[in-house]
Amino acid sequence: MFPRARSAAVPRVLITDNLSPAGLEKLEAAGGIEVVVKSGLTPEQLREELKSADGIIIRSGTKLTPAALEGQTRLKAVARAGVGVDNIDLPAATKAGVVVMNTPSGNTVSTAEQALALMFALSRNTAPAAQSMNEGKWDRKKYTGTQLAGKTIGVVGLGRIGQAVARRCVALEMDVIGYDPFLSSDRAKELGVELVRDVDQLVPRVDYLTVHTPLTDETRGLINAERMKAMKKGVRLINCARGGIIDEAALAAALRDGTVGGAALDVFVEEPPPADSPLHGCPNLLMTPHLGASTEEAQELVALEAAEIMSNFLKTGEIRHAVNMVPVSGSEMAEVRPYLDLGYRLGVLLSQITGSAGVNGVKLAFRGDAAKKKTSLVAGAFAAGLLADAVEDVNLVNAAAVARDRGITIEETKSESAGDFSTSVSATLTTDAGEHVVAGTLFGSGYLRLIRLDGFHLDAFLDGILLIYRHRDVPGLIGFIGNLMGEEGTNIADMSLGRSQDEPGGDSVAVLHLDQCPSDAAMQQIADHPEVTGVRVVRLPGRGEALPGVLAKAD
Ligand SMILES: NC(=O)C1=CN([C@@H]2O[C@H](COP(=O)(O)OP(=O)(O)OC[C@H]3O[C@@H](n4cnc5c(N)ncnc54)[C@H](O)[C@@H]3O)[C@@H](O)[C@H]2O)C=CC1
Ligand SMILES: O=C(O)CCC(=O)C(=O)O
Repeated sequence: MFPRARSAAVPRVLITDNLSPAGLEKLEAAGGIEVVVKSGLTPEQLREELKSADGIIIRSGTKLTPAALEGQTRLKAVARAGVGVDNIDLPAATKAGVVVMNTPSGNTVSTAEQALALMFALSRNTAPAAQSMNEGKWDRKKYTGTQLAGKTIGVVGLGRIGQAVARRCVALEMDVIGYDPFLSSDRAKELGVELVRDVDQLVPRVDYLTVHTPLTDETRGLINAERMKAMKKGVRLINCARGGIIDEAALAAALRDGTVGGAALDVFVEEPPPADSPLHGCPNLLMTPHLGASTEEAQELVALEAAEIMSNFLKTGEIRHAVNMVPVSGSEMAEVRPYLDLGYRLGVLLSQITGSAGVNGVKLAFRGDAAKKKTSLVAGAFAAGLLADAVEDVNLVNAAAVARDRGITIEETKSESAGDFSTSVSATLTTDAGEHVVAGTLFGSGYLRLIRLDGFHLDAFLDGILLIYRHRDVPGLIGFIGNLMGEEGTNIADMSLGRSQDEPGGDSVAVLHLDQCPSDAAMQQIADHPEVTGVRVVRLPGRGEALPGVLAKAD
């Protein structure tokens, strides 16, 4: 019933890139985690290693492709020691139910400094001058440079690194023009940056242009041949973000014909650039092998943070800096966990009472304390429960996406005012055959109860084996069922009844909590009883059984 088997007692974390020793020490110090370091794996070896890993920590050297991630049932989390997650196929990770987290700020300053170092080197011809001296020359005239103060730089992408670059350029007495669709004009003013509304407004005005955006469909080829032609002749370009934001072929041509006076690239479409890359042998081109984050300080910071987010995830369920699901702190996770359990069980219950009728959508209503929690997580848990029997390996990370792919809509409403209970979650499922409603509550810190089943209010357990039958509320039926269960040795642990009108003779429902599953013959006898209008057995996780999959609490 549970969608993902719980892993062995000691979680295993695989490290496949060069991680600062500080990160490894932190993981070891966390205790209770097996750390396995393996580098230089082939794609096939990586796939194999992932089969026995609960988590993986990577830098940019490891490619987590759909082929690597597909069908991984033990893997729960990826921690990227760095910012860019373009080496991870996020849809494939989500589909595989794997949460992906990064360490967004540890390498900001180092990468900004690398962009500045390259800008200085370009303007003073540092690399070719050093090379010529190595060749025994003393060529002062040839390497005359240009001063930065008073020049105009365009910064495309003003997130963490772009802003760090902009601030430093202002300090260098440069005029800074920026473009970022998500930067407020107030923030730009604070930074001393003139904000423009699109890249084309910036391009003709700048002496230097540096890009600091992620690589997306929108930013791929953002600085292309046409935009290079629109720039001042001799402009200098810098890319310390991702290869391809500045079109490599167009740049090679523009460097050769002098449209672009110099360029510095730390990142490439293919790393390392292949032998036939148009970049090889280009004049005035300074290339570094993706060194932006390669400082002792940055590597220590990102390794420490990656180790911390991985060990916290494995030990407390904290989800920090997740890029494919909502983040949740360890304390929030502790608070929301009983609700995840409740949501999951309501989902399982609904899927089993609706049978195979086509599901269209669900409305989740959170009331009282439940409305104050991260309800999107509870919605994910509900979807995981709803789909658990139908979809292999569905969990909190992928359930909402799996539901969406199947055209199942999940709507949420919240009301912090309590109804009859101080906290409740109700789910109304619409199927081709009609509508079903279930609701649950929490007593104390995690005692789950079913309080509504369609039109009936009751108070039943939400675990183990439930025998649910609809009937007319007439005398003798409880005795009949009790005898039947007794005859075949099935123990009734608890029983709850609900009536649609609070008077005898009407429609009723009974939920019996059983210690064993009734036989087919007994089920048939109940179904054949003239006062019974429907009967079903539902199997829920046992009481106190931890939530499955990615958020299972470590022992
Ligand atoms: N060379 C290296 O070693 C390193 C490279 N990086 C790269 O630098 C990039 C930026 O990193 P952060 O500043 O930390 O990320 P960030 O997420 O803080 O900033 C990215 C900014 O780009 C903006 N943006 C997105 N699309 C845009 C578009 N079409 N036009 C203009 N702006 C756009 C966003 O609004 C955001 O403000 C990362 O995506 C990563 O790939 C990061 C660290 C090290
Ligand atoms: O050194 C690395 O791991 C690459 C850093 C990087 O590109 C990033 O954090 O996005």
